Amino acid sequence: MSDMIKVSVIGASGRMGSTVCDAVEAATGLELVGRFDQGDDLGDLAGADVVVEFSVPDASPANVAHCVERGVHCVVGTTGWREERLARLRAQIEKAPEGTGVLIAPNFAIGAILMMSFAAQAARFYESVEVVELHHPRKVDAPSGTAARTADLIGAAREEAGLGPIPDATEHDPDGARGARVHGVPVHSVRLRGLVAHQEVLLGGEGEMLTIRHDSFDRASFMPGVIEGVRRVGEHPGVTVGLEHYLGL
Ligand SMILES: NC(=O)C1=CN([C@@H]2O[C@H](COP(=O)(O)OP(=O)(O)OC[C@H]3O[C@@H](n4cnc5c(N)ncnc54)[C@H](O)[C@@H]3O)[C@@H](O)[C@H]2O)C=CC1
Ligand SMILES: O=C(O)C1=N[C@H](C(=O)O)C[C@H](O)C1
Repeated sequence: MSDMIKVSVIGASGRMGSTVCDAVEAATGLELVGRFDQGDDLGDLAGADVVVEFSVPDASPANVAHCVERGVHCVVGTTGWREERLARLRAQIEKAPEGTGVLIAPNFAIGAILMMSFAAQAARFYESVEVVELHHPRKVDAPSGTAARTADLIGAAREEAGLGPIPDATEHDPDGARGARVHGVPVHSVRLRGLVAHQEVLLGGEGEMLTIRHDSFDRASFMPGVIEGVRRVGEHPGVTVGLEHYLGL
């Protein structure tokens, strides 16, 4: 890479994409060279060194594959990257030019990253745990990528600690009031006008409850993490899931 990192944004007309374009333009050492959205020919990605991808879950894998095939590093915020998609991406990156890096980050806000880490740390000490995610009503996917990732981390920590299933006597739930189950953890999705992105992890034991909550009140909360991802992705070949791996957490 030259001194200036050339950056293109895919999903550039969206809520996150447009905020990222402004953040890249304001950042020292970064140059915004391309804005792409639905229907655009990605071509040579406007000569970018790094692409930031914030589109929709169904489009993201093809967009990222386009970057990887050309050896362009990719910082991905789009949701929907569960294990099957990650496995396909890992296979694609093996055939890509050497050194190509992809960062898949379910959440770029530092507080959300810490919330997930604290929840994983706490999980082994509590018999009960549930995740409640709350978002703006224009969000197209549920549960949120952050909630799914949190539940995966909690589920893995519970397994490692030898904890059994979460206690729950519910037998009759015709309307799905107990929420979705991700890695055995109940996850509840709220969509409410006025919200941006929020999550609570509720951990219960005999006579006590620990609540871990994070609130993004503005999309500005994601920008330092995205910019850090752009600056660091070239140092991390292969697929990395979670910005925490770049932050030494
Ligand atoms: N990792 C993180 O920290 C965050 C992740 N997100 C995720 O980012 C994604 C985008 O969120 P928003 O910006 O709120 O959505 P949005 O709906 O405002 O923007 C999505 C954009 O992608 C475009 N798009 C659709 N299909 C496309 C395609 N095939 N190629 C290129 N562009 C395409 C749309 O036209 C739109 O401009 C969602 O999956 C959301 O969950 C959102 C906020 C933070
Ligand atoms: O769509 C959003 O807004 C957000 N999406 C991500 C998710 O699904 O976890 C990150 C953040 O919660 C905002």
